Amino acid sequence: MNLIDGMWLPGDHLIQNRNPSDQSDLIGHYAAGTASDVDRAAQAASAALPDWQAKGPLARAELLDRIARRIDEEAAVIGRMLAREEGKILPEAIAEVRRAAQVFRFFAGEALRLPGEAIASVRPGVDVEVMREAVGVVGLITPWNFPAAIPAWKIAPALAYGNAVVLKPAELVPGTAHLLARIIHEEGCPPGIFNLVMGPGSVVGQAMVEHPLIVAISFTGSVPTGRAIARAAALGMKRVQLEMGGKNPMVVMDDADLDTAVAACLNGAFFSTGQRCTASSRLIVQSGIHDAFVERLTKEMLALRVGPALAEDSQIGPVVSVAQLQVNLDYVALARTEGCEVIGGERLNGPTDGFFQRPALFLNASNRMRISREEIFGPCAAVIRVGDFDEALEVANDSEFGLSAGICTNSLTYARAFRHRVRAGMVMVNLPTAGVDFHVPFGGTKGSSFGPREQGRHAVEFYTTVKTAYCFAG
Ligand SMILES: NC(=O)C1=CN([C@@H]2O[C@H](COP(=O)(O)OP(=O)(O)OC[C@H]3O[C@@H](n4cnc5c(N)ncnc54)[C@H](OP(=O)(O)O)[C@@H]3O)[C@@H](O)[C@H]2O)C=CC1
Ligand SMILES: O=C(O)CCC(=O)C(=O)O
Repeated sequence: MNLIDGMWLPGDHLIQNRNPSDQSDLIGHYAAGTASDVDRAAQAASAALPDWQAKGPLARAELLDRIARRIDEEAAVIGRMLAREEGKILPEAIAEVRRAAQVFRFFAGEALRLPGEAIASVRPGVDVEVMREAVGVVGLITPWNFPAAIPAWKIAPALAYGNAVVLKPAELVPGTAHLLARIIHEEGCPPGIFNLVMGPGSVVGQAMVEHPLIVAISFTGSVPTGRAIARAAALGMKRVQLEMGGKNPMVVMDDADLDTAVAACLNGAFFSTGQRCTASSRLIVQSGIHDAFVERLTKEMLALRVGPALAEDSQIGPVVSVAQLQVNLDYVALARTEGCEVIGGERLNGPTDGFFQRPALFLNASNRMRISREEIFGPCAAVIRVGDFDEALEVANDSEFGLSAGICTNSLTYARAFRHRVRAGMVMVNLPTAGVDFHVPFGGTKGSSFGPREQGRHAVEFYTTVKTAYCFAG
């Protein structure tokens, strides 16, 4: 059921939710809404805003705190749902749910720290104050790869700063969003302030982007959809925040600690089945360490246990859908056509009927190849050999994306130079490019992101608008 104006309502039709680890496991049927459901939600949100804003920040902080507590209490149940519908292995799924709780708790605090400034006026007897106010009704369109954390890091700041929300989760993962919505509703979010409208992006998402009462859209997903949303939002003069793809470089210098480099690349490239926009998909390796690095990484990659998300010994779950699996397999074939030596990458028959794929390394890749330029969004990484630091940096920066970038080195000189000169929104030294903290800004440069940063205190930029107040007391 969708949650609109505080009521659980059926949609236009039902969508089957199946487990990518085991297609015989039918998780449930979920409501698919229509443009009129979006309209109803937007109207309810708009009508509920004045009372919500009048309640003040403490009520909002307390609500977010209660939501955080409930998410923590129900982490095992929500994590299991997340693992079942998205395919993340259970420990990662539960960790993601706990991260969602941490995000709500962080923004409970931020609700009480809404910044403002008093500035001296140029006119005697006049006071000037710069205040921040909620934007209004915000539309949140979220992807399937982080079904708990990404909705949380959009919903929590939206509510903290006094906005009303219409959330549209990805069609592949309605179950986690439904559990989050139930908690938000049951913990006392006023009717209309939080609405869940599930259904296809082309219908529900499109209607949100076009709705005149929805004044801001925060989106995470693919580049083509992000660009289409930006165009439509510009027509409606809406505020927009887009988090899209990555082709994140991880540089391994000759002086790197081999254990650290292999661990960072294994995690960054293959954990969560590579389905992270921050995944290390280009491993840029200096010649001196190249062969030893490739040998160790290959050995450890091939030892990763791929299997059902709920199986205790699985380290890598399935690909999220048969369509994404086909995309990945097509890129594996392309890597061969482009001249790479391919290790792994084949479809695996698991113990259940799921979309399992062995992680893949594309050796002897060049940065000009399509496999090094296009986001794959699967457990595949290209290995590009370079001669020195300058070449590594040039290759790292030679991409239309700029989300996350990493370097493994023991040299302070290289680490510092990389931090300053790499063109990315997030830089990691001796750490995987994926797996970020929940309380600091998240986002990229170039084609990866558009609009203000998400997460941490910087979220205030998107979810509030500035009002300058002048006062002359006579
Ligand atoms: N940066 C990231 O974190 C992510 C990147 N991707 C990339 O995108 C590729 C495809 O994944 P996919 O799920 O199709 O990504 P999409 O960009 O299509 O989906 C992301 C969200 O946008 C919605 N959406 C789709 N079409 C529209 C539209 N016209 N207007 C408004 N909203 C819309 C989707 O709804 P619905 O699911 O109902 O279609 C979903 O909620 C992946 O292979 C990967 O490369 C995917 C997920 C996350
Ligand atoms: O790497 C992370 O922790 C977050 C990644 C992410 O947000 C994404 O893939 O969309």
